[in-house]
Amino acid sequence: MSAALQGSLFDDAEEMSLGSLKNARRTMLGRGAWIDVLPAWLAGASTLFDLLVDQVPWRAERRQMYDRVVAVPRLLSSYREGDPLPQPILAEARDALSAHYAPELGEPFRTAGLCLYRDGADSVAWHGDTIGRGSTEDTMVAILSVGAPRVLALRPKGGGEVIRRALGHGDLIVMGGSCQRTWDHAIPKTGKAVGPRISIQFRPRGVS
Ligand SMILES: O=C(O)CCC(=O)C(=O)O
Ligand SMILES: [Fe+2]
Repeated sequence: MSAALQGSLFDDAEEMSLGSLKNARRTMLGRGAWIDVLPAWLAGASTLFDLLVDQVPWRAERRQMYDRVVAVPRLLSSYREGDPLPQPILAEARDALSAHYAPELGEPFRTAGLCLYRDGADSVAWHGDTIGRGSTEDTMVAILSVGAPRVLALRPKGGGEVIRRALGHGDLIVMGGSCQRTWDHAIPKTGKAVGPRISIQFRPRGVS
């Protein structure tokens, strides 16, 4: 891209900045689980969305389902501990979350998982992030969303009332306490015409 064109693109781009995490509102879910929600934590979310769509090495995954191999219905990119994040504002976000939640979490957020939901047919099924320590210990998973709003649904493991939060355009949700082992979460498919959404999940070491 020419420097002139790049310059003009960034002149139009809304500047990115993070608000105060003190404004996050906690909801107790029961069974020792909670969520904190902070709408529009990131200003300039569409700028971040545009940069990430272009710059992140998105990968399509396939997985075995019964006797077939099927495409995972979203694109992914993972950043391990120490990997440089694709945009400096994401390191800022991770560090602000680490500082704010340190008294409760007792350790920093270290990894980042990025998901791109291209349209309403992309989704993630009901699950808890229980591959690591989340299956046995209280922990936190913090998710920053940019792009079109999509519903994050939560329900107690084994069934119960479903809680829904629409997340997009710079919104933050933090799932904490026992949430990963006592509740499941999902991004359900939708038949509505929705644009793409990117979610950025920050997790502590050993949680996935
Ligand atoms: O896209 C989201 O906000 C949720 C993603 C998620 O639950 C996961 O990747 O474990
Ligand atoms: Fe998850």
